[in-house]
Amino acid sequence: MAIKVVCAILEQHGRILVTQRSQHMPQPLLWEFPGGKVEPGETEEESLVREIKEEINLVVRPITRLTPVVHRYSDKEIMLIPYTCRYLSGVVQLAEHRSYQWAEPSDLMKYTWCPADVPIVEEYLLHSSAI
Ligand SMILES: Nc1nc2c([nH]c(=O)n2[C@H]2C[C@H](O)[C@@H](COP(=O)(O)OP(=O)(O)OP(=O)(O)O)O2)c(=O)[nH]1
Repeated sequence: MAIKVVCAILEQHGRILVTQRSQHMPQPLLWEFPGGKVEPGETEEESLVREIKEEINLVVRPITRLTPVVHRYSDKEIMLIPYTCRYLSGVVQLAEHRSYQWAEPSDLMKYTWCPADVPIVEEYLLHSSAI
């Protein structure tokens, strides 16, 4: 069964937070939206709030659930569940990632994404340009 992973599309002042996985993580050096696995007993929103606090030290509020993507990597299958999120408080401090950037929407397609993220970036761009 697919492992559920939630990720945050965090918007602030028209930019989106993107994080680069470290050399020592699965999918090394690829870009992703911060997040992580949903633990037993947690709602998706609870895991997302917890992961974002643990990984980048921000407090966020999940707003809209976009379309989940099921992707098979060589060793596992994940269901990546994206939420747009609003920034509430905190200053970015990376616990695990190699780097981060606040990206312009028009630059999002330039990153080397984890493969599971590509349809999510595409949907997000469609959704945001429709506003
Ligand atoms: N957080 C996050 N993970 C993603 C994204 N896209 C994507 O393919 N992934 C993958 C990478 C990991 O294999 C898995 C997320 O699990 P995780 O971030 O907790 O990874 P982990 O270091 O605990 O991995 P593991 O060795 O325990 O499997 O999902 C994304 O946008 N955000």
